Amino acid sequence: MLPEQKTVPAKKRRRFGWGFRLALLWLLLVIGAALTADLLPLPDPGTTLTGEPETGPTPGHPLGTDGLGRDVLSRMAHGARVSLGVGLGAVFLGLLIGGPLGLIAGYYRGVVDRIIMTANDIVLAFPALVFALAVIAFAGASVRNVLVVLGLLGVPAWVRLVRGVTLAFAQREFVTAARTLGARGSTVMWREIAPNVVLPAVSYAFIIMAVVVVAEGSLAFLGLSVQAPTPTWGGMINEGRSTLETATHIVLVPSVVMFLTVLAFNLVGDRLRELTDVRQSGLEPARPQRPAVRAPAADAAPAPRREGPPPLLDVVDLHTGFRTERGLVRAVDGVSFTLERGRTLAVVGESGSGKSMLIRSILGLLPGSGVERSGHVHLEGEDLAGRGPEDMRKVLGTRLATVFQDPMTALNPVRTVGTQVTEPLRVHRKMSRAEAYETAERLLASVGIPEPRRVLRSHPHQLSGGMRQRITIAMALSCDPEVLFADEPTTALDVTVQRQILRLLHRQRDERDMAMVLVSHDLAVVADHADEVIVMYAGRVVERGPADALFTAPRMRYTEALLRAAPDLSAPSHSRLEVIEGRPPDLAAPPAGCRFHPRCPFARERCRTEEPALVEDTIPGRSYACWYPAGEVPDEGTEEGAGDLTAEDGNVGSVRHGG
Ligand SMILES: Nc1ncnc2c1ncn2[C@@H]1O[C@H](COP(=O)(O)OP(=O)(O)OP(=O)(O)O)[C@@H](O)[C@H]1O
Repeated sequence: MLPEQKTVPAKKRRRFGWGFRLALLWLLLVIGAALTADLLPLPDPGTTLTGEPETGPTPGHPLGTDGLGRDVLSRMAHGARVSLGVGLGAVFLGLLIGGPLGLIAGYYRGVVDRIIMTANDIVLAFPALVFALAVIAFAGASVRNVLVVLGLLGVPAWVRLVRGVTLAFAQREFVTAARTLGARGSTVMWREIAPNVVLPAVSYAFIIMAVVVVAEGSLAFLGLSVQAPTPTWGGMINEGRSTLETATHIVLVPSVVMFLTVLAFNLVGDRLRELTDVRQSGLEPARPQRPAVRAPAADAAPAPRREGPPPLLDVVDLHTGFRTERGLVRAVDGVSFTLERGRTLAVVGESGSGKSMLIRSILGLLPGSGVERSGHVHLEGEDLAGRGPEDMRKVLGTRLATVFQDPMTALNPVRTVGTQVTEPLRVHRKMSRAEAYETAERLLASVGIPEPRRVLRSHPHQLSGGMRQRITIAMALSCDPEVLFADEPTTALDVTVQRQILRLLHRQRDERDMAMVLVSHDLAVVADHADEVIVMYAGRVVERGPADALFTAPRMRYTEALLRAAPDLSAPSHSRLEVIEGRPPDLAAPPAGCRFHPRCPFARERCRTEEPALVEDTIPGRSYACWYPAGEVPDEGTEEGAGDLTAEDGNVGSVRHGG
């Protein structure tokens, strides 16, 4: 066994309780009886007077006979065929129509979703019984017609279920990962999401079976299902009504069997649903509203003009906002930076400062509706921001690749590692299956996976977190990207594995001469691996510069506070960790002036009213947005002292005062 491979915990094998097992046993019995009704040594269900009419259980007729002397057991077994056959057919028909509609609505959302769901609601509002009566009265009461009617009536429920599951999965990282590898929308929908819909759909199929069995029984009771002499459970209950007082068993037997069957379908369906429940991702789709008009940020750093060859990656004044009921949430607010080959840029900041959204915005991987994005992303001089999804696909996975935070959610749980790793190779590099598997084996070996052939045959859950992250790295590297985006690539991993993964990324960057954008909370990681750093606060860059300078002498008060709040392993044990007081601001209504001022111990009047722009420091490449930067204003400075400085000098940073 592989060193990091996991075994299935014993607990999982005990997760089906007795109720579930008994229910399953009962269903197997009923299905078995329906399938073998002709082979069982039972009297013909239609032959009248095989015994005394209306007898209770006798050795020849274990469940007695009905009013015409027909064997009740035989009629129950044959009746099961109709009930279960109609149920199964209706489930398939409903799923066949409702499944793809739900998948399309949940995946594409927006207008498509609204059209499908409105039509669905209209169909749902139509009285089901009237529809059933009309069709059966018009087309006749046959097994086929009953099946079609019940199947069509189930379509809206299927649409809702499949849409809900698709919505949840469409936000999962493995779907974003597939998109970052350049997969088409329809491919993502069918290959990544549809297999995950299967399990919830199976559990729901059991519940729908229960509903259809009851519905068919009710129609039969009303004389609207399959007609005599074909036995049906509902029909048997109907026939037994007249002899209810003299021969109760004629009604009781089909009623009890139907009750137990419906109960069993529900129990099995519910238990399966619990086991396959979709865990929601943190990213909830924004509620679509009327587009809010956003004024361009007047104080945004102007797009830098450069001479010579264009940088590898050049992000210029990027804005991304979500339209919500509270207003426009400005998750990324005028971010600019450049990055060259062989360099690592770290993006740091508290949770919610916009780091992940910055990456998604650069890659064009934002939720479909309710989003506003502007600005430019140049890759070797070519602007990607204007590209449509089809054109963007050509760059994703080939020139820009991503490694996500949680390798468990970044890999599709129902597909083998081999299919997932070989996919980009087959799609982008047009390799044959055999070639792709050979290359995948080499790739896995290059990211430190022992026994790569065996791992390619495994499913993600069979591997440890570290192994899974190595696999997502291998996938990201498969088409030799020029820029690798790593969004908190070690947060979900054990501390011992974190360093190995970071070293691996660093080595791959050097070997492949890539550029890397590393999002991290961990400032120690950043200090070890980044060449340049941008510090984000409330969607904006508040300081950027070479990692050494930024860590040794931060200028912006927020950077300083972040560094103070980072745990220092060399500090004596029981030392108190410093925290940044207060909370990050609401991005729908950030405070006026410097956005950090409500939490800044050095804030003065000017900080409350005027927003500081990013200004150049004397250290080349470094800039910061702070009226009273560290190293310039005495930290113990009084309000008056600081005020004097403000009044006189304004914010010209250390260009004037020196670093
Ligand atoms: N779909 C959305 N609708 C509305 N607001 C959103 C949406 N997605 C993200 N946001 C907001 O955008 C802001 C930035 O989120 P982002 O995930 O980029 O933060 P982050 O710095 O990466 O945080 P973390 O380190 O916790 O991942 C947050 O305030 C978040 O609430």
